[in-house]
Amino acid sequence: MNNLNVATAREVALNVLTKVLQQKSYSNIQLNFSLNNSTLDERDKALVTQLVYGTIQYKLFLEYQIKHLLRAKPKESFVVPLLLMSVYQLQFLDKIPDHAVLNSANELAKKRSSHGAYKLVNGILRNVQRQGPLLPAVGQTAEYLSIKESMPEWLVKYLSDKFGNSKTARILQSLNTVSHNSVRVNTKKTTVQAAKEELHDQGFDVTVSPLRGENILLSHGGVAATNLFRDGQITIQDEASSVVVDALHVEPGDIVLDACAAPGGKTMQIAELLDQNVGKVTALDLHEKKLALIENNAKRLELTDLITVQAMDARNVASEFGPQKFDKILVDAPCSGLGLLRRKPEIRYEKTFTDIINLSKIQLAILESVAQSLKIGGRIVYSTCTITPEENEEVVARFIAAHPEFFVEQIKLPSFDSVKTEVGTDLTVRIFPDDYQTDGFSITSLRLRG
Ligand SMILES: C[S@@+](CC[C@H](N)C(=O)[O-])C[C@H]1O[C@@H](n2cnc3c(N)ncnc32)[C@H](O)[C@@H]1O
Repeated sequence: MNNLNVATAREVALNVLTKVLQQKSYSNIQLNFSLNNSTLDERDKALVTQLVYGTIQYKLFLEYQIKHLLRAKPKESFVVPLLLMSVYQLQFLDKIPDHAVLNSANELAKKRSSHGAYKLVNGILRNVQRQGPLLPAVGQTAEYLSIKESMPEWLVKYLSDKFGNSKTARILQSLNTVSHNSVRVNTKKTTVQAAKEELHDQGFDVTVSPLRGENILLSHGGVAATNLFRDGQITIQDEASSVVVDALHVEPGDIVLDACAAPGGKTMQIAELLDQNVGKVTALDLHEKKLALIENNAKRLELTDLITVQAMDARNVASEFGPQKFDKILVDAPCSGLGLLRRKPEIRYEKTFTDIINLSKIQLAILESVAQSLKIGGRIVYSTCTITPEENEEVVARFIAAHPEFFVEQIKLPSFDSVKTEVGTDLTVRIFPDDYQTDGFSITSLRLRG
């Protein structure tokens, strides 16, 4: 990496961060757009990604390091993002020497500012360098954890209330680690052993997931360039997400509804289990523009014959499809997404407790509607990528109270005999993000009495 490239990488990162932090753009969209329109090499693109996600992830901690040093809000919009990005490098990236961070921050400030902002930037960064990392007093648990893990204080208090202080500390710390590179093996096309060997030959360190034996964890990314991926022998999918479809127990001849399907990871897993001649999965999503994601996945995996894609509000399933249409239904519901914070770091600053309550109403309405189109004896798997009881056990409890014709079924999977997932008395399986360093998920299986 030469100096010119590093400066350019930091400039791209600063542009993305300014848009995300000041204009509330989505980090993944801004980042993809900027990287696709840049001439940076792969290493510099990786640096940009790390700077953008790291700075957003630790925003509250980083702000805490500089807030007493900033007497007034800087006039120019790039100054705070530049400071946060630079403090992130000083305090989290050991491989970048402090003088390189300061020099590039000064250069960027000079290039951007006609008002001498670089003096302010330089002064603050030198202070941060001298003072070392700052944290609130340990005794004040919620504030301390909030700053240390950069999570809003309401969320720390909420989780501590539900799961206790030490579990909350482990959950939050885990959500700040890097996501697994997990692939699900399509056992119709290959075996776990063969996929492991081939991936190893292609330079990946491989381990079988302790949560799900048909997922392989890889030492690094880039698997989309392998022929295994192109041939559909493996699919990039988190292990906890793959377990959701296991709970549906799809049979080859099933007629399945995937009610909230985009981008289609679970639709593909369902379709891989179906028989070409008899089985079928209908994949719905509220947002028409997301359907192309499902269609593209289906094309790559040669599953288009098995999948029908349709834009629809899942709350209208009963009126659109009528009664007794599906053997199995997956409701992988829109949710607060707290289990996905590693992949979408800014969600933590946007979600509120009111969102959780509002989402729970939509989730229940979706369940109410799809339930009317399930065949007698059929199964609904209700899942969310969050761990809040309001969006899981409480939705299920309200649904069951209104529908005694359904019962909650114990989820029995080969992998669950040996794993430590939390199964409440209400039979919702909760996979915490710190249990296996996977995405956090909650899964409930609902059965219509025969
Ligand atoms: C958790 S994501 C689904 C992820 C997907 N099952 C997968 O594995 O790739 C939830 C999806 O529900 C969609 N959605 C939100 N509200 C909906 C509704 N009322 N009806 C149908 N889909 C909805 C969102 O657009 C989003 O794509």
